[in-house]
Amino acid sequence: MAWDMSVWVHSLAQNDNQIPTALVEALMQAGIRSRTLNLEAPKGTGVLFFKKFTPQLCELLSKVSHRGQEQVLAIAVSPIAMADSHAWRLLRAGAADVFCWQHSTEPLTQIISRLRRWAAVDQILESPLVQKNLLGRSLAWRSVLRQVIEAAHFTDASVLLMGETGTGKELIARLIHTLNPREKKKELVVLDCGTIVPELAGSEFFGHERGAFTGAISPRDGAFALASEGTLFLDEIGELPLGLQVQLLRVIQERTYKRVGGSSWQHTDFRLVCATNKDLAQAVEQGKFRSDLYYRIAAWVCRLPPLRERKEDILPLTHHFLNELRPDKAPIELDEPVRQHLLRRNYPGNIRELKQLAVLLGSRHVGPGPITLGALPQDERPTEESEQGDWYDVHFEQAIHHALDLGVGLKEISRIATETAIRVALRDEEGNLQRAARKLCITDRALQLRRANHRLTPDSLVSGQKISPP
Ligand SMILES: Nc1ncnc2c1ncn2[C@@H]1O[C@H](COP(=O)(O)OP(=O)(O)OP(=O)(O)O)[C@@H](O)[C@H]1O
Repeated sequence: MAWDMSVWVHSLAQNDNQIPTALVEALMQAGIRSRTLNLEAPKGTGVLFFKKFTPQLCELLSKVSHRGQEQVLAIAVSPIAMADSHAWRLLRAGAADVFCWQHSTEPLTQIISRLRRWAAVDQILESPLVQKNLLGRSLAWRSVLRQVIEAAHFTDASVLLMGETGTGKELIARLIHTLNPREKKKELVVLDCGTIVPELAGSEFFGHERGAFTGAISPRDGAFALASEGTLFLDEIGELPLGLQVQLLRVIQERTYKRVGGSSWQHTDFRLVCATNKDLAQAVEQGKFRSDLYYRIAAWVCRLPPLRERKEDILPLTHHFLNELRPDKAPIELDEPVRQHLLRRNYPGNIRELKQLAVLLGSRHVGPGPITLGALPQDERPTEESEQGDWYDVHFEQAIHHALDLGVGLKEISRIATETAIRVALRDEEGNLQRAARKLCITDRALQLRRANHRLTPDSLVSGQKISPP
């Protein structure tokens, strides 16, 4: 593979360098460069050897893997087997994989195969196909792209894309089709389950024979036939009525179907990609979505992050959309207040909404110089009251609602909001107290005191916190 691969190797077992040295040699023989880990600014894929599980190991893993967004292999070199619970904690802290050196028959080959697969995925990730169409350098986005690439290119499994509206599910479905290595691949067929007219659903999926119903003047292929040897993308799968879910399940299992009005079995063979902005697992619990179908379509589940979880992509995406409008002209810049506004505002419609706003800004902007606040439409401009709270969004309100329903009082809500803000700031600043304090607009000392009181660490999970009613 013409891919310059480099990984860091770090060992916490300082007095015992035999195994890391053996790995470095094996990597060299495999054509993989190794380097030492830069603890101040860790970056890229790596292998971390450790002797014993400790909470500090979790903190280190969280840091060097950027909370699981860089690929880090954690390998125990102790003769004592690692407890399952510890292995799970290491995975939760960000390890991409965990195993014991002693328990593996061929540890070096095992490590090198993993690193090779990860490098092959990263090679596709950095290719123009991905970089030109699916913009975003944030770790959250890159991590989801890696999952998608692995599922698309190295398996033929059905993929379920979950994500809010406008997060790029259709774009990803197209990428999965393009990356599918099937030979003689045919079309990508898109069917929006949310807009299918119930009376025509059978024909849309299965096709029909001539005279099958009034208006069926000639035979017609349905989605299953058109997608054969290609990809079937079922958008808004959560909207599929229960009756159609049964029929779809049959086709997915048997790969055969009959046209409406037909009597012979037709064979089909497609790769299935489904998308939804609903919580399908919850729909299964509520009996609104068949569990057998869910497990068939969700062999790989990829959750696309909303824009609020990848804020660092907002400005690059805006520039991309602005410049897409005028490819032959000099790039348009954004004035600082406009940049700040774009970073602070909410995007319930995610990237689609950002794209529309960028197009509007581009079309309202005249003359040379950067885009200034005047280009923002009237309803974008914050009022005096809203200015303080323009970070506020519907999820925050829902969480408060939930707490109040549970009988949690204002004091407890305020305490948790404060602790959450501190944890998030510490996590975002990778445990750097000064930077986190600056972000929180408090002194370093005040942050130290609060941290000591609440024993807060950057990787104690914010979302895992339970609110206890009084
Ligand atoms: N990473 C990205 N880079 C560039 N453009 C993007 C990216 N993600 C999404 N877009 C653009 O945002 C818009 C919405 O994307 P898409 O239709 O794929 O979202 P979706 O999740 O399928 O939305 P919905 O659930 O509403 O159907 C499209 O114009 C798409 O080109």
